[in-house]
Amino acid sequence: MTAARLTLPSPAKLNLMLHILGRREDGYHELQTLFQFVDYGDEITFAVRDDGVIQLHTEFAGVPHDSNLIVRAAKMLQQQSGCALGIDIWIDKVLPMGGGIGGGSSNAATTLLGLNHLWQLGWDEDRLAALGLSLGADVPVFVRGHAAFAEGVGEKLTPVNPEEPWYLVLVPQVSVSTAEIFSDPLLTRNTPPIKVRPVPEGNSRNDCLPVVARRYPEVRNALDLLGKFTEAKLTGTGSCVFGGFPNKAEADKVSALLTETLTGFVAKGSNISMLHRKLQSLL
Ligand SMILES: C[C@](O)(CO)[C@H](O)COP(=O)(O)OP(=O)(O)OC[C@H]1O[C@@H](n2ccc(N)nc2=O)[C@H](O)[C@@H]1O
Ligand SMILES: Nc1ncnc2c1ncn2[C@@H]1O[C@H](COP(=O)(O)OP(=O)(O)OP(=O)(O)O)[C@@H](O)[C@H]1O
Repeated sequence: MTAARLTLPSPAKLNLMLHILGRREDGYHELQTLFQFVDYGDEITFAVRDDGVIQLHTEFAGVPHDSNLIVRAAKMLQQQSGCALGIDIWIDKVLPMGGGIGGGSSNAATTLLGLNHLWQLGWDEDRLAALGLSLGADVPVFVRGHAAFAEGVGEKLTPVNPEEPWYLVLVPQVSVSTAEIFSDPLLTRNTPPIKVRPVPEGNSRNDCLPVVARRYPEVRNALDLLGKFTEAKLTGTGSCVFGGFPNKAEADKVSALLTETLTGFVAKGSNISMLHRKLQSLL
């Protein structure tokens, strides 16, 4: 057969707020968080092969081939669907790892949706999201592709439509371990639940921020610097720090001032992910 080939975006997410409500028996934490995408991310290219082999051709420092979420997602989908086809994969990786912007989860979701398309499996979103959840708590929101208020460990999603400002995202050169932050004894774990709709106004706190800022001076520095211009927030468990601006010009202006000493990028907030916009255009 002729090899079908497809390049798809794998965008980042931001947690516009993140409350920790409690800890479950299994050690995982009950959260309430608001996910929004940004128009910035990796690009993954897929080429179908007919021998059933799954091969990621791009090397990741510190991540063995078979542990990569892209490979794990592809193998799981192949196994569960009984598909006899394989895939060659290349990624243009721009998203930092351990930055709290969901790079690995997004890559897994792009892989699931891309292969569902190329292998012509006809799986619906519910099924792909359920498979995605077994790879990571943040995978389902990337599979759905709509900004969402998330509860549980992040899997109970209610679509929402917050404003879509331009963001400046600062990337401190440090990788934060999610497990380490969630096991810190000083973490706030008793925030009362809030109601979802329409958008959780005035609740933009991230309960992980005090713990991350105390442990990582690089993150504290980014929060302090960005905080001179706009409300500076932490996404997920960090390390990335972000702030919203009414237009690109203002975000660019602050970026020019801060990126002399810090790494960062400017991107538009988006309630429909770039991945879904691209997939729509293919139909
Ligand atoms: C905090 C968020 O960034 C919000 O978007 C995500 O929920 C984190 O998701 P993730 O990076 O996919 O995290 P996972 O790989 O699932 O979990 C890493 C570790 O963080 C802790 N963890 C994670 C999520 C959660 N709701 N409670 C937890 O206690 C657990 O110790 C877990 O072993
Ligand atoms: N395709 C992948 N891209 C990035 N990281 C991957 C990938 N596959 C496996 N990983 C592993 O997952 C870890 C977390 O990466 P990821 O980019 O998802 O972090 P994150 O942005 O902090 O995510 P989150 O917001 O979900 O906490 C990495 O340190 C790496 O070891």
